[in-house]
Amino acid sequence: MYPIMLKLENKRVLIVGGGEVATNKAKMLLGQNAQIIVVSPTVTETLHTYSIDGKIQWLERTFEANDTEGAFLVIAATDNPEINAAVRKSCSGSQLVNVVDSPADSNFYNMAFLERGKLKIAISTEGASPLLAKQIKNDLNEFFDESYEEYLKFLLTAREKIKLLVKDENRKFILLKELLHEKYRNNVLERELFLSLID
Ligand SMILES: C[C@@]1(CC(=O)O)C2=NC(=C\c3[nH]c(c(CCC(=O)O)c3CC(=O)O)Cc3[nH]c(c(CC(=O)O)c3CCC(=O)O)/C=C3\N/C(=C\2)[C@@H](CCC(=O)O)[C@]3(C)CC(=O)O)/[C@H]1CCC(=O)O
Ligand SMILES: NC(=O)c1ccc[n+]([C@@H]2O[C@H](COP(=O)([O-])OP(=O)(O)OC[C@H]3O[C@@H](n4cnc5c(N)ncnc54)[C@H](O)[C@@H]3O)[C@@H](O)[C@H]2O)c1
Repeated sequence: MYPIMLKLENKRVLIVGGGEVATNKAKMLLGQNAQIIVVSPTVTETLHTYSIDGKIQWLERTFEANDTEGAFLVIAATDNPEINAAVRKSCSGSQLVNVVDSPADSNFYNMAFLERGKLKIAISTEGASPLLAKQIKNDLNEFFDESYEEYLKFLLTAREKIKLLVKDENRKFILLKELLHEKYRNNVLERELFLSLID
């Protein structure tokens, strides 16, 4: 399987089912500025709160076959394998579909991931052990501390400046590599000095 990053902004994301698994999937999708729609006769307290806060749209009813129309990404997350299969069947071949009780019917898997601003680290075991993926995420969580968020902002600014101002390819590469030195992650003054010296 091939890992990619998806831009979900303004895309319609449909979650069918409103239980624990649907809630976990919705949590992972919040913050992507997607239009999240949950179709389910019942939802957890968390999903209910999300819907009151406008973070998701809750359609309080059972699944209907045309619900998947226009959805960029679909998650079939009911506790009923037949309904989940019906959700899968109603999708066209070009929609992204995840069936929570049937990896074989899914054309993508969700990954455990951690975020430090623009740094994303996603882990997959391709269904061999979701718990191992979770454990590795928790281990990495400690290694990649909060400092990475600001560091990545600096890296982006510095790289943009280098691309714009440094014409010599060799020097460009040396500067981009220099940015990986630990002092730039830990020390704001070093960052400012670096930026001021690019010309
Ligand atoms: C990473 C994560 C993201 C997320 O939730 O989106 C995720 N599962 C997580 C947790 C988790 N899932 C399960 C347990 C209980 C322990 C266990 O069963 O092992 C726990 C542990 C817990 O909840 O703590 C049960 C389970 N999971 C799947 C099935 C169906 C099956 O195997 O047939 C069943 C059995 C249902 C049953 O038997 O009833 C299937 C999938 N789960 C995946 C992703 C995909 C493969 C990921 C990979 O291998 O890397 C895949 C293939 C498809 C998908 O769902 O996208 C998230 C960790 C989030 C985090 O903390 O970061
Ligand atoms: N992929 C994963 O990560 C993962 C992890 C754990 C469990 N699972 C599987 O996920 C499934 C769901 O687990 P859960 O704990 O969320 O179940 P749950 O019982 O908490 O929730 C089921 C939800 O589905 C809704 N539902 C039922 N029929 C529906 C219909 N016709 N239309 C719309 N919604 C409907 C219910 O109202 C309820 O909100 C189980 O089959 C379980 O085996 C998957």
